[in-house]
Amino acid sequence: MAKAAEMPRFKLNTGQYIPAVGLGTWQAKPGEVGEAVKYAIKVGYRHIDCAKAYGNEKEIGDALQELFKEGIVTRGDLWITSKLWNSDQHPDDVPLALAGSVQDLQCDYLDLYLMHWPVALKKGAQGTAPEDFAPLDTKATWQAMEKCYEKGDKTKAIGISNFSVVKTKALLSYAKVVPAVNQVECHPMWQQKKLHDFLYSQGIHLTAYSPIGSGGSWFTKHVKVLEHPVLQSLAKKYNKTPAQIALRWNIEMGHSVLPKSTNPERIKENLHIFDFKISEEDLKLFDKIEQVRLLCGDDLWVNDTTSPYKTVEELWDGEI
Ligand SMILES: NC(=O)C1=CN([C@@H]2O[C@H](COP(=O)(O)OP(=O)(O)OC[C@H]3O[C@@H](n4cnc5c(N)ncnc54)[C@H](OP(=O)(O)O)[C@@H]3O)[C@@H](O)[C@H]2O)C=CC1
Ligand SMILES: CCCCCC/C=C/C=O
Repeated sequence: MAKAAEMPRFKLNTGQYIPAVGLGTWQAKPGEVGEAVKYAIKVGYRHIDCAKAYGNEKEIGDALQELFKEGIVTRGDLWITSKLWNSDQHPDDVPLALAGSVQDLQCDYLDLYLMHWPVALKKGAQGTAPEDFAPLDTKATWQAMEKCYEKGDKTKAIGISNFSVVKTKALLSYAKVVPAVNQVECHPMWQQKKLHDFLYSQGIHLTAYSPIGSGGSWFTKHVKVLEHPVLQSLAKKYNKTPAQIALRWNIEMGHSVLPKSTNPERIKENLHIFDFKISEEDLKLFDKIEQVRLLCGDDLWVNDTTSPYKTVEELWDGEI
C-alpha cells in the first residue's frame, strides 16, 4: 500500500506542492463517488480533483467529513481542487461559486481553484445550447479569481483549464497572478508537447486530465489509448498494466495525473506507479505515437451564433 508520505509531489509557482496523483471524479456516479474517495484516501491518495459541474461535490464533502471524524486524515493532509463552472464566470459570481464549492466539499478552503473552460455561459444555464452562451470576458473573470486568491481564505492557488498556448499567453498579458496550473487533456495519444514547453517556460504546472484515455461520453472520441501497441508492449516489459505505463509516462514528463476510477482494484493500481521508471530509450517510443485529441469540445462549445468559437480550430487555436 502506498504511504501518503511516499507520494511524490510537484512544486508550483506558489511554493506549494501538488501531489503527483489525484483521484478524478468526473462521471463518478452518485452513491459510488463517496466510497471511491474514502477508499482512495485510505490507500494513500492525497489529491482529489473536483468540479461544480460534476454534480457530486456534496457527496465528496460527506466522505471527507467521515475521514476527518474517523481521524484517517486531516484537512491539511489533502489537496483539493475544484473548478469555476462556465455559468459562474461573471466577476460577481466567482467568489460565490468558490464559496459554494468549499461549502459542498466541506473542506474549509480549496488548495486550487481553476477556471474550467475559456467559455462563458449565462448564470444558471443548464446546457450548452447557443441560447445558453454569455459574452466571454476572460480578463474580468481572471481578475475576480485573483481577488479570491489575494483574499486567501477560500483558495490557496488559482489556475486555468483547457487553455491553449494562445489563450494562456493572452491571459498572461494582463494577469497579476500567474496561474499555478493549466489542467488539460494529456496522455500518450495527446501529448501536448507544444503546450508543455510553453507552460514550463512560464513556470506553470501541467496537470493531465483523462490520463488513461477517458471512459468517454457522447462528446468524447472513443479511442482506446490503453490498447496502443507501445503501451501494451511496455506493460509486458515492465510487468505493469497499460494504465500504469500511461500514468508513469505523464509523471516522467513532470505532469501530475488525475486517473478516475470508482473500482477499488483500479484505484489502487493507478497509484502504484512509483516503483519503476520508463527508461530514456523507451520514452523515445512515445514520440512515434499518432496523436488524437479525445475531448475536442466541438459538440459543446462551438456554434456559429453565440459562441466566440465558430470552429473547433478557434476553440483550441489550431492545437487540434
Ligand atoms: N478540466 C477538465 O475539463 C477535465 C477534467 N477531467 C478530470 O480528469 C479526471 C480523469 O479524466 P477522465 O476523462 O475521467 O478519464 P481517465 O483517463 O481517468 O479514464 C477513466 C476511465 O478509465 C477507467 N479506468 C480507471 N482506471 C483504469 C485502469 N487502471 N485500467 C483500465 N481502465 C481504468 C475508468 O473506469 P472505472 O471507474 O470503472 O475504473 C473510467 O472509465 C476526471 O475524472 C476529472 O476529474 C477530465 C476531463 C475534463
Ligand atoms: C455538464 C458537464 C459538461 C462537462 C463538459 C466537459 C468537461 C469535462 C470534465 O471536466
